[in-house]
Amino acid sequence: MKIVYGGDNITIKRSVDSGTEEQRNIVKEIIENVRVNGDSALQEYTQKFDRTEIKNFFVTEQEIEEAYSDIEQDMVEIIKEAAENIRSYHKNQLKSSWMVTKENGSILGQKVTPLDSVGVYVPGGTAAYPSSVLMNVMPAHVAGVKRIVMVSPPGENGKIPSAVLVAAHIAGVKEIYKVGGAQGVAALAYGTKTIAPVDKIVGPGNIYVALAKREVFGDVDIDMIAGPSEIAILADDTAKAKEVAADLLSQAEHDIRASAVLVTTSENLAVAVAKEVEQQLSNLPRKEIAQKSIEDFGLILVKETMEEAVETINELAPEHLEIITEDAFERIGAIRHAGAIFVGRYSSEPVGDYFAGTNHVLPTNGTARFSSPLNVEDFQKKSSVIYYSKNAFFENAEKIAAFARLEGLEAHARAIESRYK
Ligand SMILES: NC(=O)c1ccc[n+]([C@@H]2O[C@H](COP(=O)([O-])OP(=O)(O)OC[C@H]3O[C@@H](n4cnc5c(N)ncnc54)[C@H](O)[C@@H]3O)[C@@H](O)[C@H]2O)c1
Ligand SMILES: N[C@H](CO)Cc1c[nH]c[nH+]1
Ligand SMILES: [Zn+2]
Repeated sequence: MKIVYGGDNITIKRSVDSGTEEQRNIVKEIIENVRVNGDSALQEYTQKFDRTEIKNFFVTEQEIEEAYSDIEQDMVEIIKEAAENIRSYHKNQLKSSWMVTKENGSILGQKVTPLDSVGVYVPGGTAAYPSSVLMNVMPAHVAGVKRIVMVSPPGENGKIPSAVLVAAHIAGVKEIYKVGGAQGVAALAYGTKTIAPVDKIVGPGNIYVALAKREVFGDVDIDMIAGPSEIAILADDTAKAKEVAADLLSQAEHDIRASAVLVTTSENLAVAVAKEVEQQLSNLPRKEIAQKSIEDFGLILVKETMEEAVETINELAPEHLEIITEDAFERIGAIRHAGAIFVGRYSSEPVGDYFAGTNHVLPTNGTARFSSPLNVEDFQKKSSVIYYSKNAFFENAEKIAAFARLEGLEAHARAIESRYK
């Protein structure tokens, strides 16, 4: 792993998820074909990309039962416990409607309404992500969304992986379809004979999924375009090299474009972590992916002071930040940009990926500068409520009419004046 000393204004090589022109064209063609030909287009693409023939996309109860028989009971219990942790954490985010009565009798408020329907994309091309099912579905439930639809690509055996189906059942999803990629996103956005359209599409996926979400945005809402995973670790010489290296690799194994960065004030730690990463890489099952990610997007930055190190973290605005320093809690205040902040030695990143209850769908590619983890508010919308009493109206009518005329909008002014002129 490359060690850089000082490294002022270092920028991490990241590619923006806008795909190639060819990929963008393919996605546009897929969406158009699904809009025109519905289910038969879904069948065509599932045959082509997932190499399986699907006659009925809907996942039946019998398929769910079969999935349970594939999964150890202990694992079912672990998934249930994780789901409960996620529910319990997200309940704290629930916003309710409010109204305020002013002295002049006007009442102003905000009505919070859950979205009617949400589509959850669960990736399935190269790995199964039951944890992502929970992370996307549980906040939607907490928000009160009535119709939650899940889509995920089938494997060559024509099935969605059992662990994903079990997680979906535990999370209470009633509508699951065996379709993925851009065609799955198009079906959710525009509907087919089998799949009724939804209002919002959430969930991570590969470049085809990301481009399709970008393409349908506006006709439906989307959560975000999640890029490859990122981890940054802020550490001093109290951190253990073996643990820091293991945590860096935990995200590197996701994707060849995942990034893993250590920012430290300790030269000894930097050298030891570089060695550890090499050693630990040698026997990782997903070695090829992790190695490429470390080679292209891995970095160890040695800084003179902790303040400089913190500033570098803020420039990176990482998806995940671990703080492993003597005074970890005291450092939180200076962190302005990070999707999730893991504090102290025992808050290893996978604690959040699977179990703590916080959401693992987080802003990537520096977007933590302006956006937040997936949360309950992503599944709610707000309407303003305005009641003007007679008193309030007459107190302000002339001011409102004058403001309207300032904008040259005579009809607005007259609407107000029609009450008294
Ligand atoms: N940020 C998060 O929280 C999070 C969580 C889990 C996974 N992920 C990421 O999601 C991604 C999942 O990607 P994946 O590929 O494994 O699964 P995926 O389900 O996103 O994509 C598979 C689908 O892509 C489509 N596809 C494949 N090749 C195509 C081509 N040449 N043309 C058109 N369509 C094509 C197919 O329809 C296929 O079903 C990974 O990058 C992973 O790191 C992110
Ligand atoms: N770390 C990923 C988000 O960047 C989420 C995930 C799913 N499974 C394991 N990890
Ligand atoms: Zn992860």
